[in-house]
Parts: sequence; C-alpha cells; structure tokens
Amino acid sequence: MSESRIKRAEIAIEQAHVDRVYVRLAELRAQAEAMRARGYELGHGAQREAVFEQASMLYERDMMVFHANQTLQTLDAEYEGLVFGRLDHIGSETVYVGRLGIRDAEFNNLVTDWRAPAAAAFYQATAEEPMGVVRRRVIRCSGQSVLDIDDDVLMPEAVPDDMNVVGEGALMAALGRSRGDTMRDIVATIQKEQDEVIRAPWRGVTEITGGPGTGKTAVALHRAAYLLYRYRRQLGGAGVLVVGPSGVFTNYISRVLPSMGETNVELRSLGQVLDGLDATRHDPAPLAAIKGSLRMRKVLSRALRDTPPDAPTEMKIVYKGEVLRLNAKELDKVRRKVHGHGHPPNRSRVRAAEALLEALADKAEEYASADGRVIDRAELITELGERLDFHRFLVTWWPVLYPAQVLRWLGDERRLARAAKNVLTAEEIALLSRSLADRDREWTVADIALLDELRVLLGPPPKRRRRGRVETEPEHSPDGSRRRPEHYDEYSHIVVDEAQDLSPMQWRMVGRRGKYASWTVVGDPVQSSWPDPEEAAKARDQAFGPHAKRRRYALRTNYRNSAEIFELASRVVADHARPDDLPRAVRTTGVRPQIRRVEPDALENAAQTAAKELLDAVEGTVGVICAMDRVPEVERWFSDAEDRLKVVGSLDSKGLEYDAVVLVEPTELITESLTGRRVLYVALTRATQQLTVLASDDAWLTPEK
Ligand SMILES: Nc1ncnc2c1ncn2[C@@H]1O[C@H](COP(=O)(O)OP(=O)(O)OP(=O)(O)O)[C@@H](O)[C@H]1O
Repeated sequence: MSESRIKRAEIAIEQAHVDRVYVRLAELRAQAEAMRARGYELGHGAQREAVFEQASMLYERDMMVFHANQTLQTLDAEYEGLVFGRLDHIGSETVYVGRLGIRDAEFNNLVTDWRAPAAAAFYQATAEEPMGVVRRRVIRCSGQSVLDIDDDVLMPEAVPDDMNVVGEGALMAALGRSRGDTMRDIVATIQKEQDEVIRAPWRGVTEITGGPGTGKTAVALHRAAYLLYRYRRQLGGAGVLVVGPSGVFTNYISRVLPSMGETNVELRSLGQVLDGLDATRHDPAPLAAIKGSLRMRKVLSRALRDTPPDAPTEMKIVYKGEVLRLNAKELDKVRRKVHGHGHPPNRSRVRAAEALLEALADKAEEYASADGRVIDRAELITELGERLDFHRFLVTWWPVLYPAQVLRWLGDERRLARAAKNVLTAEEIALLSRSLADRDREWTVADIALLDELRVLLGPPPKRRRRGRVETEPEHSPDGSRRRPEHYDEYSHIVVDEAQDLSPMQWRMVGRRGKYASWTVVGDPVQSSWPDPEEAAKARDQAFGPHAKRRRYALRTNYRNSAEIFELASRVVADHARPDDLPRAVRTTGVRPQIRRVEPDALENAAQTAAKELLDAVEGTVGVICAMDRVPEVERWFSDAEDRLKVVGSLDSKGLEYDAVVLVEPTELITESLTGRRVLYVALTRATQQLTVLASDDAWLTPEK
C-alpha cells in the first residue's frame, strides 16, 4: 500500500473512534438534561408535601440540579479536538487521550482525561524510557473530523506486523502553524520537561524560569487546569487566580483554560487586581520605579496620619455656657495620640472621638481650676459625646478616608515632602507629586498597588446602612456560581506570569490575595524591566510566606521563534545574560530577519510597506511593535489596516506572539526604559516566523560598553 493510502486508512480508524465518542457524548448530555428535568419535577412535587418532606425533597432537587448543571457545563465546553492522542501499549492495550474522560455504557474508557495518571505516559514516555508504549499517536481534529495523525515509535523492536506508523512530528507541525488572536492550548504536544512542571505537587511554590517562547505561560495555564482536575476538592472552592502583566495579555490567554473545560479561574492583569479598577496606562520608567519601591509603604503610612486637607483647624464647643476651644496645635496632638495606637484610621473613629472628648475635658478642667471650680469629667464626656455639634465636627475632623483620596493628597508637593522626608529625594518628590496632582488623569498600573496598600492601611470604611440594615452582598451570582466577596484574599492557588516585572509593591498586592495559597510563578530574569531585582525578590519571598516550600524548574527550549529570529534577539542581550539563561530555538525556517535603515521622516511609509509584505507572507497575525510613547502615532499609520494587524507598545507586548513582527525604532525601546535592552529583547522575541526591523540608527545593535 502507498504511504498516503496507509495514512487514509489509519485516519479512518481514528475517525470511527472519534464518532463513537461523540455519540456517547450526546447520550451523556441527554442523561444530564433528563436528570435536571427530574430535579425540577421533584421541586414542584415538594409543594404538596408536609414541611419536613418538603425540606428533604428540595435538598434532593438542589443536589440533582447542581450535579446535572455541572455535568452539562463540562460536556458543553467548546472542545476543539476532544480526542487528540492515542497510546498503543505493549500487549495491544490502547488508550485514547482527550480533554475529558468519557466511558461507554459498560464503563469502559473511551477517552482518558489528559490529566489522569493513565494519560501521563502520553507526555512522559521517551525512546529511552518508553513506559511500555510502543506507538504514540497525535490525532488532529477540526470539530468532529479527524484531519491528520502523527506517530512516534518508542519501542521499534516491539512494533507488531499489522501496526502502521505515519507522519513526521506533531510538535514541529504545531509550531509551524499560523497564530490567531488568542493563544491555543498545547495539550496534544506537551513536552516531557513541560509535563514534569505541569504535574509538580501543588503545595508550596513552584517557580518556572525559562527564556522567551519556552512555553512558560502555556505550562502555567495547563498546570492550573491539571491542579483543578487532580485537587478539585482542595482548590476548587476557594478559587484560582491568574495574574498577568496587561489586559492585552489576559485577553490573549483567555481562551486556553475554557478550551480545557476550566471556566472557574479568574484572570486579572496587574491593573485589575484591585476590585473595581482597570488601569492600563504605564508611568514613565523613573516614576514607575518610585511608585513600585518598598519605600512607598513608609510614605503612604505617614501620609494618612497627616491632617486631612479640609479638616477644621480649630474646635469650639459650648458646654454649660462656656466656650471650650482647641487650637490647631492641640488638635494635632490629639490626632497624633490616636494614630499612636497604630490602628487603621477608619477603624479608629471611636478612639478619635474619645481622645477629643478627653482633650475637651482637660480644657474644661484647666478653665475651671483657674476659677477655683471643680467639674464632673464623666458628666462632660457623656453629655458632649451625645451632642450633634460634636459629631458634626468629628466627621470633618476625622473623616472616613478612601485610598484614591489619600493618594491624590500627595499631588500637593509640600504634603508629599512631609510624608517622604528622608525617604525620597527632592527630585523624586517633585516627580511623584507632579504625576499625582493631575486630577483628570486615570490611575496608572503602578498606582493600583499603592491604592491597594492604602486600602489596607486605612481599613475598611464603615458599612453603609439603609433603613437600619447593614447592606450585604448576595452570596451567589445570577448564574448560581458562588460570588466572591470584594477584596477576596483566600485564593487557594495563584499563578503569576511574567513575574520578573512585578515591583515590590505589586508583590505585596498580589501576596495579600494569597495568604493561604500555593503558587505557580513564571518568569524570565533576562526579560525583566524592573530595575532593582533584589528588592523585588525580598517582597516576593514575603508574599509566599516564610515557610513555603519552593521547587524550581528551568525550561530550555524556545518553541516560538525561528532559530534565525532568536539569533538576532540573543545578540542584543549578550551582555545581560549568561549563555545558560538563553534557550535553544528548535525550528529553522531559512528566513532571516530583515534590518532596514530608514530615515525618521520615512518611517511611516517604510512601516506600511513592511507590514504589507508580512501580511502577504503569513496567514496569521502581524504585530507592529514600537516604544510606548509612539503608540498613538503608529496606530494612526495603521488606522485602516485589516484585523490581523495589531499595533502594540513595547511593555504591552510582553507575553504576546505574532506570526510576523515589524519593529519600529528599536533604539527608542532602549531609551524609554531603565532596563532598555531587556525590553528590546522582549520585542524581538515575539515573532514565530518573520521579523522586519526599521531603524534610523544602529545603536541598538552595538553592544554596550
Ligand atoms: N509543547 C508545545 N507544543 C506546541 N506548542 C508549544 C509547546 N510549548 C510551547 N508552545 C508554543 O510556543 C509559544 C510560546 O509559548 P509561551 O507563550 O507559553 O512561552 P513563554 O515562555 O511564556 O514566552 P515569553 O516569556 O516570551 O512570553 C506558544 O505559541 C506556545 O503555544
């Protein structure tokens, strides 16, 4: 038989199995729907029963409907390629591997979930250690149709006469395929070194380092899916949080977990970690460095002890016909005393009232002793404490404080200078206060960590009351899933991607959400854009907790870039990385990156020409990457471009990838950031197939002295 006929015959065999799986899936779905309907009937029937029976029938209804809904949710997930692998073990046992475990009516396995122990050999078996696997087959489907198959023989000596072997490498085929708008899962082609990380124990901290394109993000997301499958009881209820560098990035990875049937994971960018805010703007590097530094803790905790800008500077109250007066100095003394207890100001309002009353009593005693009178202190305190004018004063003198308000106060340079004395330099104070003074500016990504810090330092504002009742959030969302309270801090597992870029203040913010969590932390020190790695490492250790067990893995193969593109990228960071830090790119395309010398006024034309060439050359996406400041201008150049083309700023390009990239003015990427070459390295490693660099100088190519 010819090779293509053998392949067609093998595809037909797999198609027959896939068909059986879909028939069974339809049966299971029908059963789950019937169970849900029965549950609802039980609910209606309960109305006619006595109270006790009613309660037990309603409970049974809830359980039936809950289970049926869960099963339907799993069965209805959008599985692209439900079955994707097959293992032929020695002794002719066959295991199909897929995104979901499915059994037939006799309870035989039709498909084994990729996360189950029985599927581990699909990823872990090698020719050196075949684990009893003779042939490993990757099955590529579109919808319910088998398109292609690809085999690996692990035990050539054990291949029976009737076993056919086809294809030439599923991994290379997957890597060469064009990219779409969102990241795809890699369940069918997870490599052994990656699988080891995905299946690492869940407790403690799992740290994954590796160069660009080594699959760190993919591995971290597959690990989240794996952990939820294996440890659903321990992890599922409290929830899993994935933190990524930007909204563009979280959007890019948003389809990966749902494609594996996991819809219960929260994805947030660093600008979205604090509930209710969504910051996307970045500060210039020197400003971001100040805002991210641990020194800001001291500045913020001093700032909130300062007198609020609108607070009255004098108190006058009439008691028994006499005016009691506290001047600014005396009021400040009372304020300092209350803060001296070290409690958050929003939780110190009663203490503030008491201290103020004591000060008024002192004042009354002072006046009285001058006249030889004696006053009843307890009576004064009780009487004034109940007076409306006293409370009116208190709410303006010790108001409820909100994080945004306190951070805005620091736009006043003199106020900031008081809070930052001996902590920030005069230059830093001027820079920071200028940035916070502009009230019309939206918050930046770095501000979010400061606001979160203030939230904790200030303490929660008192709960709003309506008609005598404290307002509480409903426990469930309309879709029935459990609603998490605001500022939830009990996630059971937190995944941090691009961890090398978190500032110390951002580590504190994320750490607060994971007080009881285990962690998966992914990063590449060579791509770091944070100037003080030691300070960040300290904050990061604190976020994990002092006793967390840590295990480290390094990934060493670059699956994204062609070897030709990665060779250029490695040159620009040669002075910043040890050879060991740079991964090995496995795919060659024969297409070298193009470097074009372009005068600044010809950039627009050159960028449009280069983008057009690349759009013609690749099927998938083309990214145009430039310095952050240039984004609006470059967006104008491409305002009519097709959807496949995206303009993205250097910092937002973290974690993303495109079939082809046009990089505009690389030297600008170096100068815009404190760790410029590393940012340029990120930008140069975003393309899978082709790269064109447009530069008006070649400083970016010359190694630093
Ligand atoms: N085993 C694999 N099979 C198929 N594709 C893979 C595999 N591992 C990684 N890839 C692909 O390689 C590309 C890079 O992966 P990913 O984005 O996870 O890398 P990364 O290490 O996070 O990169 P960076 O640090 O540069 O953002 C993605 O397209 C991913 O799907």
